Amino acid sequence: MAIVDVSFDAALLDVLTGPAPLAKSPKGLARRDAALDPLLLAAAAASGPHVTRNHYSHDFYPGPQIPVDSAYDIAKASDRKRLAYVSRQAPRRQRLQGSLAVGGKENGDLFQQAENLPPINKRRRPSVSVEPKTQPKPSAAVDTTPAPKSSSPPSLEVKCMARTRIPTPHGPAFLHLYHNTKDNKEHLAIVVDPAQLEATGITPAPPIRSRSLDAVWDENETEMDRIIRGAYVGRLSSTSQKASEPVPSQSPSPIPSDVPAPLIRIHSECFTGETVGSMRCDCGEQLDEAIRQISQPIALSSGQTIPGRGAVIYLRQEGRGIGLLSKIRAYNLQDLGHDTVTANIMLGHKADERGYEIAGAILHDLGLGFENAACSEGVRILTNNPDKVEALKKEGINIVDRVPMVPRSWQVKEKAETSEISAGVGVTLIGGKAVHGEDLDKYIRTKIQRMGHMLPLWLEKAADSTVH
Ligand SMILES: Nc1nc2c(ncn2[C@@H]2O[C@H](COP(=O)(O)OP(=O)(O)OP(=O)(O)O)[C@@H](O)[C@H]2O)c(=O)[nH]1
Repeated sequence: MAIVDVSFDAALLDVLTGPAPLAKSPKGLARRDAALDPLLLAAAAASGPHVTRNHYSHDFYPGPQIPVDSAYDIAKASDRKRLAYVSRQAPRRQRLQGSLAVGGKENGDLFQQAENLPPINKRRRPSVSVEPKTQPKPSAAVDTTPAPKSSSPPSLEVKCMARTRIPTPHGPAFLHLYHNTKDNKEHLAIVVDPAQLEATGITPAPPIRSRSLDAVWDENETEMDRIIRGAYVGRLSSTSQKASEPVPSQSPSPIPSDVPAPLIRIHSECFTGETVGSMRCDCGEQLDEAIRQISQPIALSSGQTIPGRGAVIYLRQEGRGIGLLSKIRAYNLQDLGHDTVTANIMLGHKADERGYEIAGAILHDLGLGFENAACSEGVRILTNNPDKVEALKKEGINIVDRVPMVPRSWQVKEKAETSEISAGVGVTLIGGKAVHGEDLDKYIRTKIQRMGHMLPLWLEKAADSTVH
């Protein structure tokens, strides 16, 4: 006799008869952003455990909780624990990488087969409310079995997959694209080291190079393969095509004492500030300003001037790690009168959810900030954020100095050159000028007053000259 799992059926019924998503498209069709598609569920349930050629490992598992910020949750329909349809397979991209890599060498060493289930580390987020909420009790029919835990994550490794020259308004840079074993995001490093473009060494400082990019990935790799992925030296052209050699990990070259430590910035992605040119925050300006400052030529005490050198590590941690969707909602809460910290908390997030392990690993790969790496220098870091400095120290980065990021509008105000402040098109974007606005001032003020950013508050400084 077949054994019927009543709790499973009840949960499935709940899902199938749950409220429809709130929002409708202009054509009147229901949005398809609910995490469960009733048709898919019904079909899958009818056919029993899934065994198909391409999806042999898919089945129902108690998956991660559907995020509270889905349309489904906004309806406040239910407290019950729902089942999510979760694949036990690694993403297709990773499976393809595994089978395409020659002898598994290209990616196999760094990218083990992913744990099949996404980590169950999301706590249930409260709905937006200023009032404290009581925790809902699970109903009797709810499946409270914890989702299978993935085994402990592999130690973090990064690999630079490709590098290319990017001309910027501040001078040339090299864009490095990284993969890593911690998340599925493509983090970036914008390395400023124009001396590398010259055929002959014009600087006593060692070049900033990625160890994983310059490494030999496969003995069958041709020189052209290496060049195309960016493992070349000098400036690439139709007549200059020289593949790089692997960077020796030992015997760092001595660096003259008058060469300052490279300037770095750890920058978090901000679609609104960097792409749309939003004046709600200073992110676009900060990215531009960082590349500008790092690119400034350096005058040595010997009288020699060398090109600027350093890097911006660009982390895909949109909205201080809460993601663009939540950040957009946070902006609406800010329009309702809350500041950026309170808005995050009202949405069930922390003020800042970022991590810096990947940044540490990328800096290590570039030989920046590690005593025993080939380039055994410390780094100077461009930031006002004390948490960022501490987090990087914990990752083993040798920070020898902190350089503050003073908003351009404040620098200009200080010089009383208000005519330089502009609210024109594109001012917050790369190559832009100083920009000023009410939202922007409020944002920067909150970072200083509520997040401890190490910057004298310009507006107070004007009123009270004793503030430093
Ligand atoms: N949650 C949230 N994130 C925001 C908001 N405005 C900008 N961000 C994000 O904040 C991140 C940048 O962090 P900031 O706090 O501005 O600065 P920081 O990087 O911590 O500090 P600095 O190194 O001094 O610039 C980017 O990921 C932005 O997308 C906001 O109102 N709410």
